Amino acid sequence: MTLLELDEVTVRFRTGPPFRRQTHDAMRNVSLLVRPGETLGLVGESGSGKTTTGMTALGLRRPTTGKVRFGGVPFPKNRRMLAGRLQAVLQHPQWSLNPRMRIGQSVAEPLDVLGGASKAETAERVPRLLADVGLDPELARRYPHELSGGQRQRVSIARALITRPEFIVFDEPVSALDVSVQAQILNLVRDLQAQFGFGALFISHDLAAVRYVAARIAVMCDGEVVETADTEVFYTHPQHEYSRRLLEAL
Ligand SMILES: Nc1ncnc2c1ncn2[C@@H]1O[C@H](COP(=O)(O)OP(=O)(O)OP(=O)(O)O)[C@@H](O)[C@H]1O
Repeated sequence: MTLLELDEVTVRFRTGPPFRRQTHDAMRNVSLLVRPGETLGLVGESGSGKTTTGMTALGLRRPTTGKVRFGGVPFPKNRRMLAGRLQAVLQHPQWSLNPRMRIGQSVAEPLDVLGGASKAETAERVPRLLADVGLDPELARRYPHELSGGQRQRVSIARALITRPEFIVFDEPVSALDVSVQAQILNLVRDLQAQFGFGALFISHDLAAVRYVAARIAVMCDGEVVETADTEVFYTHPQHEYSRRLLEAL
């Protein structure tokens, strides 16, 4: 059973001025799969294509060639049909939090956009979710700038969880945080996954972070996946020369 599958996906960008048009493959024949409830780690150096892969997995970028399937079926043309079932947590929480919205409103917003939940249901879900991500529900009345970086990232995780998604892309979710806070957020992601059962693609250049949260790891180099392995096998017996170099740098 697969939750999210990339099948031989290539994403080609055109760059440069019209008279000297060049193309660049941010992803080349990338095949990956994430099972329900599982975390796949995606590692690689800057520019290797990780973010493009995350966007493609969310249906925010269309493959130039290849297929993306969610729950075994190709992405629908109208992405709204999947609204709420896929979510993202990004490097900088401020990218997903509106500075003029109170925390409670920000957490509730994806549910409001989706429709279907009553006011009472939302009012009940928001404080419960804030508690689930380790925050005092009282913070619902505050604004993002009144919170620490780690608290803000917890809020973006609550916001991603409110629609009970089956799949979440975490794109460098701890890279902008203090080292002491990073471990707390990684722990939180693990606990929440056990509680909520979402599948995840966890993108990071930090191999120690990925090792902590991912059951399997895919290594990207220059737009291609050069190795996919179970986490422990990867860290003890990396197969590809590039993987060995990444691990040595760690
Ligand atoms: N919209 C775009 N137009 C043109 N080129 C792009 C675009 N987005 C990404 N690229 C190029 O595709 C390649 C992969 O970029 P991507 O952001 O996916 O890598 P990454 O591994 O996530 O890097 P980083 O960790 O620095 O974010 C890079 O060479 C980048 O310059």
